[in-house]
Amino acid sequence: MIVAINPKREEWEQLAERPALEQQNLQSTVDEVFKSIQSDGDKAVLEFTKRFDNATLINTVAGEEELQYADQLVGGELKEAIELAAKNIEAFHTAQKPQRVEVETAPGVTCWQEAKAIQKVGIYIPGGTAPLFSTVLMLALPAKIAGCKEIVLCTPPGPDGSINPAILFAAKYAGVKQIFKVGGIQAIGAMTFGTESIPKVDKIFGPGNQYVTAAKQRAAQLGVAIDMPAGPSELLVMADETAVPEFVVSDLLSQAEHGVDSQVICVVKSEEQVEPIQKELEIQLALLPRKEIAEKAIENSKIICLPEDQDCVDFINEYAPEHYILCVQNEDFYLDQVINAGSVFIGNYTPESAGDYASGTNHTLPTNGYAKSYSGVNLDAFMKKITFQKITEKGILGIGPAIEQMATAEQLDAHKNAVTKRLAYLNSKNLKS
Ligand SMILES: NC(=O)c1ccc[n+]([C@@H]2O[C@H](COP(=O)([O-])OP(=O)(O)OC[C@H]3O[C@@H](n4cnc5c(N)ncnc54)[C@H](O)[C@@H]3O)[C@@H](O)[C@H]2O)c1
Ligand SMILES: N[C@H](CO)Cc1c[nH]c[nH+]1
Ligand SMILES: [Zn+2]
Repeated sequence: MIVAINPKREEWEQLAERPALEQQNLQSTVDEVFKSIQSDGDKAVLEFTKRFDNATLINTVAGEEELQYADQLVGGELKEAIELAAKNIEAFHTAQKPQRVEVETAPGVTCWQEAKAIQKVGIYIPGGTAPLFSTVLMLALPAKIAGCKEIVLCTPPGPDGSINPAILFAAKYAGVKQIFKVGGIQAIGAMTFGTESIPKVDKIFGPGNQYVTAAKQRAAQLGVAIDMPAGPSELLVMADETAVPEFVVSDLLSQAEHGVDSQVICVVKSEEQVEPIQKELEIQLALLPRKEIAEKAIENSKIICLPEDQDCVDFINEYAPEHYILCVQNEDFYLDQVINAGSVFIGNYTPESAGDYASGTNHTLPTNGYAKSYSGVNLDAFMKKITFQKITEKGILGIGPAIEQMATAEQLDAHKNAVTKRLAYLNSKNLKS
């Protein structure tokens, strides 16, 4: 890990940089895949599945037989764990159901707002280096609670053409009916344009590597909504002397093991904290099965020592971490000033992986600094809000003259006429009676 002791503010921007793939290659690959899928549909999807996932498929549909087989392969304890996690995720997301808002803004003018589910949603479940079946729960359960009619799930197949059974089990548990063995850019392209077998959707959700994230951003340019750029996982731990180095390091490694392009940052208050963390890192890293991946991610990672609390807070808001673990004595000082973060975990006993799996919050979160402007996935993301209004005779007599004035000032006579004609009709009717 790079160590920066009391860096100057001018150095912060560089310290907050994330590792990135070379953009030109990334964009040209997205271009190529999208173009082919738009013109050749399933045929192109199968070709790219061969090229990028090394899987030769006849079609991408995961059928009922595979779902049943998966059910037998998943052990009882894992099923129970999935059910526990699902209950907590359901509880937290159900509580987010929006209320209808209704206001009589002026006498006879009633306005209200109702939330309606987005009808067709696509959920991307990462599966390149680890089968993230927890993501199925994080996306399909809120989609169901919101009332989305169609849920299309895409996830990459292994070289033998199969999907991890836990992904299939979680999908069945969450009530997903359309499951496709397609990953990466080709999955996002297929849900953007639609193919003979994979439906086009209104909005695409889900995290993924830099290929998936770049493809989602292209989909957004083509008119399909996306949840947010949720790319390589990252974590910032703010630790003072009260934080247990063993726990801190276990959290850092939990996100470092996601991918070589993940990044973890540890902000400490004193130089004395650095060595115990480095030592503990060596010990824990050596024991990890995904050591090679985590080691690469650790090369992109940093320990930053900032003795002043206000500097720590300002740096963290500048970095805008996807996950932010706060383990300090003066926790309220830090909490009051959280502005940019995807999800915050507080205290020695709140590991980040609780949010990844089972506490109930959503783990699909903005990365790469996008926490400055995007929320993580929540129930709202699966809905859109429609406004309604009903104006009575009294209502239009009341606000009509203001509308006429404003329309005249904007030089839009047809707008004015739509009011003037009604006011004239009502005034003559009222004169007669
Ligand atoms: N931000 C979040 O909320 C969040 C949540 C979970 C996971 N993640 C991140 O998701 C990512 C999962 O990545 P993953 O790779 O394991 O799975 P993935 O499913 O995102 O990507 C795998 C796909 O990438 C494509 N691909 C790989 N190399 C390619 C290349 N050279 N050219 C074109 N396409 C290529 C393949 O089609 C493959 O199917 C990790 O980076 C993890 O950190 C983020
Ligand atoms: N930490 C990931 C979000 O960045 C989510 C995840 C799924 N499984 C394990 N972790
Ligand atoms: Zn994780």
